[in-house]
Amino acid sequence: MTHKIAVLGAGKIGEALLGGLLRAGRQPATLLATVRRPERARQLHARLGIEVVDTAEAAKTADTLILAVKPQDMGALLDELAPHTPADRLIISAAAGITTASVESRLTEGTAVVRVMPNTPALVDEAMSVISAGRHATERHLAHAEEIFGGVGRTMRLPESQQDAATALSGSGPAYFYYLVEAMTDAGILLGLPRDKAHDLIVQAAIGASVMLRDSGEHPVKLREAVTSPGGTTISAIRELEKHGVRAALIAAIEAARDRSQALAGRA
Ligand SMILES: NC(=O)C1=CN([C@@H]2O[C@H](COP(=O)(O)OP(=O)(O)OC[C@H]3O[C@@H](n4cnc5c(N)ncnc54)[C@H](OP(=O)(O)O)[C@@H]3O)[C@@H](O)[C@H]2O)C=CC1
Ligand SMILES: O=C(O)[C@@H]1CCC=N1
Repeated sequence: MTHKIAVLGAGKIGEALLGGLLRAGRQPATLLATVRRPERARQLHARLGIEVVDTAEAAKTADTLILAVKPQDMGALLDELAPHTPADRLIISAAAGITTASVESRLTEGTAVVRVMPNTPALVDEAMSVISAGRHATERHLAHAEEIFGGVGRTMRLPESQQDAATALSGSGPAYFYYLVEAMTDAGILLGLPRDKAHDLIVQAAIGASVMLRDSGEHPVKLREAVTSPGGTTISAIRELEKHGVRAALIAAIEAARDRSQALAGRA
């Protein structure tokens, strides 16, 4: 029988993952979703053509259960799930901050739990999903999680002790780039460019810089030096970034995201 995957709490990240699994060639009949609101169930079914069921049905039918509710909703979901979940299910939690130990403690002893932190570029198959094993997860479980999340981008294994840091860098990471693009587009407007042109210029600069970062094998400092002509325009901008503490602000911001990941799970 084909392996079935259920996404429990198919909101933004859950839908991104389901869409990627379908693009990767999975049949809709091998996927299930659960949601809270009937209107969201209808929307998901219309968009993806997959069956939307209740928690008990998902636990009974699917071999792999991906928990994609907010950390604040995880306790209630595990309460619903626990009585219906056989011990042979693979549980994958994608919630920020929630530890495998806390999920394990709510399910039958011995249940395999894997923690994964994806990001929204899953929508365009450019996600990074950071994967950590719980106490009972074996190599086979990790490989299965890699196969699922590998369908929407890259995967990286890290010890669970580094998941909160990975969440701050990679789970939230796309938002920082969108924020920078917004701010730089505003700068273009200040300089008199139409918004759409400013947006295009910055987005293409971001794409070009990203591809060079990924493919050139050069350190970012080297790449920046190549843009920064002596006595030129770039160094004037860099001086302002340094003056305004942008590097320190980014470090503090990402540290705050790490702390929030821990706090969401009651660990701070
Ligand atoms: N967004 C992102 O970039 C990323 C998010 N994550 C993690 O993914 C999780 C979800 O985030 P996100 O997708 O942004 O949030 P959303 O609010 O978009 O999705 C959560 C979904 O869970 C549903 N839900 C809540 N409780 C239940 C339940 N008991 N049974 C079934 N469905 C339920 C909600 O329903 P309703 O809409 O009716 O409230 C909602 O559709 C979080 O834990 C987050 O940390 C991880 C990586 C990246
Ligand atoms: O903001 C959040 O809490 C989630 C987790 C990582 C990205 N979004």
